[in-house]
Amino acid sequence: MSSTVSSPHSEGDVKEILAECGCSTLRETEHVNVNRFSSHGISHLSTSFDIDEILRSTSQGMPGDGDRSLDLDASISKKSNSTTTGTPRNSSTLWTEPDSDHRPSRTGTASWTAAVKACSKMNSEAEPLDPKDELARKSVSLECLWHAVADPPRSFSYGRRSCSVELPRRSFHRSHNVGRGRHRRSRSTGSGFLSMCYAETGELFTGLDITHLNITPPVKDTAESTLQPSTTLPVYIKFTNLVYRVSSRSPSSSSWMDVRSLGQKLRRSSLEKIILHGISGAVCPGEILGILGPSGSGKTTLVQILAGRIPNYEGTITHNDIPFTKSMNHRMALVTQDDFFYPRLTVKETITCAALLTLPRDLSRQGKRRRALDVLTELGLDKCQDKLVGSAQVKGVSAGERKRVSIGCEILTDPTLLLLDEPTSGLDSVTALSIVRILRNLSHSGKTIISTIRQPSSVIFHMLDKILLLSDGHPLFFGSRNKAIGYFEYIGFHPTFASNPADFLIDLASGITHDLEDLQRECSPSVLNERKRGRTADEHSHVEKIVKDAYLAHMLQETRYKTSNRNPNSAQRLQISRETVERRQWSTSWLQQFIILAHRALRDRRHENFRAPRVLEILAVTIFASLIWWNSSNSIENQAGLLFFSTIIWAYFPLSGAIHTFPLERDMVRKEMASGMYRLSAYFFAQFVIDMSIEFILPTFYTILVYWMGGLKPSAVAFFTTWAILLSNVLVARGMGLAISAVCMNLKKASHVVDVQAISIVGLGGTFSSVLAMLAFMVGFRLIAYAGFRRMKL
Ligand SMILES: Nc1ncnc2c1ncn2[C@@H]1O[C@H](COP(=O)(O)OP(=O)(O)OP(=O)(O)O)[C@@H](O)[C@H]1O
Repeated sequence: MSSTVSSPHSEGDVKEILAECGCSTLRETEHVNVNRFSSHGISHLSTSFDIDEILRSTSQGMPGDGDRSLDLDASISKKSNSTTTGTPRNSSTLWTEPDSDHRPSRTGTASWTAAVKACSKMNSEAEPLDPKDELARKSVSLECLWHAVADPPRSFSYGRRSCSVELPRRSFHRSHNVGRGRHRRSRSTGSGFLSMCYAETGELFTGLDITHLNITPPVKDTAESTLQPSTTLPVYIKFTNLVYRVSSRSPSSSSWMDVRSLGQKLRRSSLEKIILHGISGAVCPGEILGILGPSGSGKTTLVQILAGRIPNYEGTITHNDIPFTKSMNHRMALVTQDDFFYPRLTVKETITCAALLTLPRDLSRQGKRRRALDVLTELGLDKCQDKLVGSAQVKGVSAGERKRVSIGCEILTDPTLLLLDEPTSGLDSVTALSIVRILRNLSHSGKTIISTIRQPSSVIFHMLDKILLLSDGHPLFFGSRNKAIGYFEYIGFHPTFASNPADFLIDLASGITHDLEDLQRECSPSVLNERKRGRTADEHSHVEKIVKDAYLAHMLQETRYKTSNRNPNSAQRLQISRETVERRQWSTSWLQQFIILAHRALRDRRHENFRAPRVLEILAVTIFASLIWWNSSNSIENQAGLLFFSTIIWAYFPLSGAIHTFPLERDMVRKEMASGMYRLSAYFFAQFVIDMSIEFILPTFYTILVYWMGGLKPSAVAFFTTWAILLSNVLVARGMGLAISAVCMNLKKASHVVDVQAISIVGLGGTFSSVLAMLAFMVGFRLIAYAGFRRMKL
């Protein structure tokens, strides 16, 4: 049966439609085995489609006579014949997916799958699936379509939207998550055209001629929407030719013994180091890209660049073919390698706090809390929600659970692009698998996921859709996971025994081949001689060179083709990129941030300040001071000694506490601010207010006991004056501690400075000028601390 669909007139039309659909680039060039599903049964077309040819024939077949229909089957057959009988373009330079018999093929061209047919305009006049649902139909971005074609329709939901695909003579019902942990049903109905089908038996048909893919907004119900629709737009990310250079300063090579070069000794030369050498790739919604490579290959750097955390790179990154925009920041999230949390907050408190800070301001507090609970459930954290998050020092949840908390904090806003830096590092294989399963589920809901994975097990490897293999900052392979081994076999590296494919790839990236014989024809005689004595560094570098050269020879052109798009000029790119990094939108007002942060700090500090050892320590000092200066009312010297002792003690405790706590919080603050959770000023002010409240309790207790037991002047005015002075002293000392630690930002350095013990410069004369001096110190030190924080690189 021949299928006829509405078709564009020309290449320009196609591009326009694609642009309307949110994807202006014909990006996929993969070969697919197309199962044609017709009334006569299933026929099989194993072929490649060349998008340029299709576009050409499309425009030639539509000479502007008003006939907007195109017999796609005929077109496909034509392409099929031409592929099998003719000589493909660029056949010698491009590597394509192995044929159906899994042998590497050189006969393919850059090809485009049936998804191109989907670029024929979405039929927005189609009958609603179920009028009772009153579902507003919308045209869909090609991302969704492509996802649908490339990946069987395990789920078509984006946030709280549900999607449905029209299917011919078949329907499937599949429940899927539509956010907030609830399930709806996606319905599909028959139509005249072949689309796709995922039979419940697991039978998979990747079809042609997608005619409709409808995204429906959530049915309005009493439950409030937790997310803005815009945050759930699918993201197709492309990165092209990314180069990242750093200038490292190294000592001049001039000799220290050379007196004439004394001036040069101090001069340092600036060297440039290239961390990434032209990395390209693309990831569609619903896909997981695994970035693999040995340690130091540039995985983290690449993820940081893609997450917009490193601005000074060369190359292009686009989202849905548009360079970064400010709004894109809200659609992506980065889960960093290390987890930074307040260790004494519970899992639930941590995620709730993140929800309150990151979810949009038009969502009620209750709605945000509910979203936090949904995420807890989604990630299977509900069982441990009341356990402390913990750290190396504080016992808390397991490492796998903590990693899930990290992921949970980032997916609260339902970002459609999720980047993760080694989410499975340090986890056992079962826990690592559970994390990747979570990612898999997230990708099924339409998210685009990019993750570095250091040592994936073979199960995890097979859960990845695409692979980007790096070696020393160079790309070695980019493409579908199931093509990777075939590609390396094609260039001459075969795994000679059954091994984890990821190990094979990472070994290759490290220059270690599993098959020495394959190298023999490539190696120089000297290397072969060396090999007789064992593996050599030369051999490793030789393997690396072969695979790097092979990428340039066989993959670069195809990767470029996949990622080519209409890029804006570089100046515009740079401007947009800067805007992305520098301008932020806050989900909550300054006051809300302040309240949430103060609340969080209070919860954490109450544990810190009132933990048993600290309370016992202060109790001991209090008793000690009371006994030594017991009833010292008769001696001025004793009274002065008591006051001096109290001042020193209540300078030391807060100062040392601040010095040790701030550097530990630094990384957490840096990460949260980079995610745009709050302003530094809100954080700082919250800390100040909590200091004012929580830091007063123990000194007050001390003053009450020591003042009266020491027999100091028995008047209320004198008592309250002493108390006020002591509290000011606490604030000044804590401010000084914050300033020192914020400026030094290093626990060791900060502790070294405290040995100087400059606290005694603060005079407590009791005069007005002294009070002013105290206030000046109090504010001044905190300003220094604030400035110290501000200079942090986010
Ligand atoms: N700002 C920088 N200045 C100098 N060198 C850098 C900088 N950033 C990264 N590098 C270097 O670039 C290389 C790649 O670092 P990166 O952290 O991206 O590797 P990786 O593959 O993530 O390693 P790992 O798996 O061990 O985390 C390393 O050699 C690192 O030292």
